[in-house]
Amino acid sequence: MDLMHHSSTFLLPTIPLHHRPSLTYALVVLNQTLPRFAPLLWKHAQLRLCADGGANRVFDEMPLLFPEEDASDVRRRYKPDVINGDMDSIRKEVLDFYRSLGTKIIDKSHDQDTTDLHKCITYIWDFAPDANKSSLCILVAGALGGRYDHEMGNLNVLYCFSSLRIVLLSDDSLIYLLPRTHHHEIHIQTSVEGPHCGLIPIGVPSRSSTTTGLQWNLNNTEMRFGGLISSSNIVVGEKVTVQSDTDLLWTISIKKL
Ligand SMILES: Nc1ncnc2c1ncn2[C@@H]1O[C@H](COP(=O)(O)OP(=O)(O)OP(=O)(O)O)[C@@H](O)[C@H]1O
Ligand SMILES: Cc1ncc(C[n+]2csc(CCO)c2C)c(N)n1
Repeated sequence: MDLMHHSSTFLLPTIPLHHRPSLTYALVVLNQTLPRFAPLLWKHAQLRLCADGGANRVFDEMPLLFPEEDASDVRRRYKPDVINGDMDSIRKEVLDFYRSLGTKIIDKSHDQDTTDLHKCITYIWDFAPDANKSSLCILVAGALGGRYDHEMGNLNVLYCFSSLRIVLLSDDSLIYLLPRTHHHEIHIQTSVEGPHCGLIPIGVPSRSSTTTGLQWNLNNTEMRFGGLISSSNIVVGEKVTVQSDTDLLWTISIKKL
């Protein structure tokens, strides 16, 4: 089985030149308080989208992260490439402002069956050239905490696009899917993440999961809701390996400054 490498280098000020794998990032901003490292994610991303009301957050909160600068200068610097969603949360002044700067506006108000995040991921998937899809990584800011139905909808997107690298982020933690189709090697960026972590068998039980690099490793162990799930685990080194018969969610804490 092929090995998949993971590393949260997008949380570092500069991405090491020869790190593996070398990825192209897209950023999706959701309608929740911007994480304090939003400007860093913005810098690393080649494509920046706002999901509907996420545009209000960029408009209102980016200037607060640069209190010494003029708000309209900050807003012009952090101009989304695309705003996509059902447009029931974005304020008119925000829509007009970004439209006048040339942001592409995609009104999907006819679709009330998929979330605004789902619409954004579909857009990125459809527009990424096939050759780039395997090196694409979508960072989602503001995906955790807040309303629980939204949070579950955000997790569901990981399963809807399980062949795509998608990282859900909040100020406190990040989550991504480890597909069962691969063995996984997770390189821990100890300056910015850890040590608290979890491996969660959402969806279906795992009959057998095996890990290295954790304080409480799994050894051909069964995990399921109603039985054991690996919450409150701790990474002990700079490398964690995971193999499982089912898709698992990997989550790790993000360090405060
Ligand atoms: N409280 C929250 N917690 C987690 N994610 C959120 C939250 N609020 C919004 N989001 C995410 O941001 C996206 C855009 O939010 P927005 O408020 O525009 O959605 P919405 O479709 O108007 O939501 P709803 O009508 O259900 O309140 C959502 O699709 C969701 O992914
Ligand atoms: C079974 C079912 N439950 C909820 C919704 C509602 N819904 C899901 S996504 C979405 C768009 C939010 O921007 C809305 C309104 C539905 N359509 N079908």
